[in-house]
Amino acid sequence: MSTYSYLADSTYGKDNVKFLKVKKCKTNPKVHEIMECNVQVLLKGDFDISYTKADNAPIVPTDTVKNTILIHARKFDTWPIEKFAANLALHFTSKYGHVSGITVKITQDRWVKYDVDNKESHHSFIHQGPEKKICFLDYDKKNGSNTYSLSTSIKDLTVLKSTGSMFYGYNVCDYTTLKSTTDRILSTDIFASLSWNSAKLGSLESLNAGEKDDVFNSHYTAARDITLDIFAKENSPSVQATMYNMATAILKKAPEVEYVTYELPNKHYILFDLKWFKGLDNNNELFYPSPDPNGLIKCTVGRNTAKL
Ligand SMILES: O=c1[nH]c(=O)c2[nH]c(=O)[nH]c2[nH]1
Repeated sequence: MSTYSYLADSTYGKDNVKFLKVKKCKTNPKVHEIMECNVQVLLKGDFDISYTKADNAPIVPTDTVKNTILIHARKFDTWPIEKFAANLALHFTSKYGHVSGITVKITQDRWVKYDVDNKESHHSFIHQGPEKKICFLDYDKKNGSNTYSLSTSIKDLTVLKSTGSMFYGYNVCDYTTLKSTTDRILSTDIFASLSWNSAKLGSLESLNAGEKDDVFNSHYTAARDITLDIFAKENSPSVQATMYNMATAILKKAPEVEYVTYELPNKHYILFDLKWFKGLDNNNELFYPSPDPNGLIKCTVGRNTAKL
């Protein structure tokens, strides 16, 4: 016992619990879907004595947490990952009385079927690089299962446009060297996050029952499509203005989404100046990839409920 310190906060669980799940079509078991995931489950609750008194009695071992994730991945439908997060949250908070809350983070790889002989393959997939789908659920039992914090994110979707991006009219001072431009390269690793409104979605039990599967699937696809569409079509005045337009379009499309957050690095490509070589011009054609230092631009956009 220490009179000098107290436990201000704690949580524990298992991280990097990985699985690949194969879903076989009921009518043709050779037709598959796959899901590769990395799961983190951290428990909150009455565990203080394990830290302060070396009493392990309340500890549900992290090994048990791992076993549970895998058993539930085998027993229950894991598509979409938001439903599986709800399933795990309800299990841990109901099975163990002293577990007062939980955070569940599920990171899903992007495996996409490809065409063979002009037809979509039944069971062969291409891994789509570093892009991930991530869902994060934070639930405290005392708030009731209608109240939780849930987000779904797109991470590391790397894009580049070779024209259709500008940057001018910014603050100029004695520290400024940047040249304004009406035609530059724009490239970023997209992080876009949808914060769901739990009051509109419904209880964790209804999520676990699959009642919102279509909402999760369709809004995720819409957010990804809108992001890529606006990135391609807009003559971007700045990263700031473009990300705000993307977020606004997603909020219009997805009533259950309360906030849209973007975090976009501005990965610079700098035009080589080759005039030193016999006056050789460079018509926006040869660039130096300069990934660092990079700009980093973040915003969260909310829904304006005021009557227009
Ligand atoms: O879209 C941009 N936003 C900025 O804030 C910025 N700053 C900068 O140097 N280049 C850019 N581009």
